Amino acid sequence: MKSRGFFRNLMKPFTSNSSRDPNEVDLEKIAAQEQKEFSFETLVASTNNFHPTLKLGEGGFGPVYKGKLDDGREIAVKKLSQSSAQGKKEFQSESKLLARVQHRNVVNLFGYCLHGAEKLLVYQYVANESLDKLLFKSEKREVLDWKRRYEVIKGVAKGLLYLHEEAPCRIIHRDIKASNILLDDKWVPKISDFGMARLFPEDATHVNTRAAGTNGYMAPEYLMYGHLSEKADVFSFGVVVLELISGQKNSKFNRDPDSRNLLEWAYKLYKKERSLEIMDPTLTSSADAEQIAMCIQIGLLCVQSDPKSRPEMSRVVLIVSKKPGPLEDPMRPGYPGSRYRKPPRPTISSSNTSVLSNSNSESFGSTNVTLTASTSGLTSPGLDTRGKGFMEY
Ligand SMILES: Nc1ncnc2c1ncn2[C@@H]1O[C@H](COP(=O)(O)OP(=O)(O)OP(=O)(O)O)[C@@H](O)[C@H]1O
Repeated sequence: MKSRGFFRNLMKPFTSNSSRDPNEVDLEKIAAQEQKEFSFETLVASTNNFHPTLKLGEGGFGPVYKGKLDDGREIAVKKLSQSSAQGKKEFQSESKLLARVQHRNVVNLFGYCLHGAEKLLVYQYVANESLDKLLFKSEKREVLDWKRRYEVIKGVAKGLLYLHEEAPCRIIHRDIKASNILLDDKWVPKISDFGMARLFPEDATHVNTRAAGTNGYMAPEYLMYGHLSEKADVFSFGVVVLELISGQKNSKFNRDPDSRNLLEWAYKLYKKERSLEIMDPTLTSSADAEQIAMCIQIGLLCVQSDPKSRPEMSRVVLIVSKKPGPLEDPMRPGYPGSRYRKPPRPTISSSNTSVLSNSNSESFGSTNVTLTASTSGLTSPGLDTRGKGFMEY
C-alpha cells in the first residue's frame, strides 16, 4: 500500500521491532484499512502475480483473483476488463465513496488500484461459494437447510434495505441474482457487485446486453422500458427468494410444462392453496412450513407485475424479522423474458413525443434490448410515469 512506508516511518520513534505494543500494531492495521488506494505492486505480490491457480472466476466485468495482504486480510481482486470512459479522478472518487458502503450483508470494498489504463477493485474475500453454485451446481446443496436459507433471505433483505435507504449514497443494485450473493464462513450472505453502475456510467446497457431475457431476474419494466427504481431490485430479490425455496433456477425452469417459469408456477400453486409444493425436496427434514409459506408469499409479492404493488425492502425486512400479521394476496407476477402485450397507445399531444420515444421491440428474448432511459443505477429517478397503463408483460 502506498503510504505504508510513510506510516511506518511516522511510527518509528514510538515502536521498535523487539518491543512492539500490540495496541500500536492495531493502530497501524486500522490506518492501513483507512487507506483506500492500493499500489499495483501490493496486488501483484498478494495474488502471486495474478496466478491462474488463484483465479476465483470471471464475470461480466473481468477476472477475479484471490489474494492476501501483508496485514493478513484476505482479498478478492477484480481486474476490470470492460472499457469505461470514466476518467481516473472520477473512478477514484467513486471507488472511495463505494468503499464507505459497509454492512454485514454487503461485500466490503476495501479499495481500488489504478495502474496505467488498468482499473482494479479490491474486495473483502468471502470464503464460501456464491449462492448459485451452492444451490444450482453443487452436491453440497443439502448444507443449505431451511434455517440457513431463511437466514440468507433475511440477510439479503437487510443488505438491500441498507443499499436503498441507509448507505452513504443511495444505491439501486440493478443486478441482484444468486451469483451475486456470496456466503461467508458462517453462511452469512453478502451482496456483491453493488455500485458497478457508478463505475461504468457510460455503460447504460451493460446489464441488459449481458442478460436480457435470459437471466430471469430482471424486472419486466426495467428490461423492456428501462424504468429503474428500487422496485427493480425488489423484483430480483423476489426471484431469489423463490429460487431459494424451490431449488429451481428461474431461467432454466422445466418443472411444469404448463408454466413458463418458476414465478408463474409458484403463483398458480399459490392460487390453489398448494404453494408448499414448490419446496425443494432436500428441505423436507428441516422445513418450517409456516415460515416457508410466508416466504413464498413475500417472494410473490416482490415479483408482482406492477412495481407499485411490490413492497419496499423496509417492509420486507419487517415481515421477515417479526411475525407478521396477515399479508395481502399477491397479484400475478411479471414475467421477464416472455412476450408482452403492448400497452394501449396513450392519446397524447405531439409535444410529449420525447416521453414516448422509448419504444421497444416486442420480442425481448434476445440480447438486443437497448435501454434508452437513464440507468445510472445510484440515484433513483423514481418510477417513470411511462410505466402507467401497462401491467401485462
Ligand atoms: N469478494 C469475493 N470473495 C470471494 N469470491 C468472489 C468475490 N467476488 C467475486 N468472487 C467470485 O469470483 C467469480 C467472479 O465473480 P464476479 O462477481 O466478477 O462475476 P459473476 O457474479 O460470476 O458474474 P456477473 O459479472 O455476471 O455478475 C465468482 O465465482 C465469484 O463467486
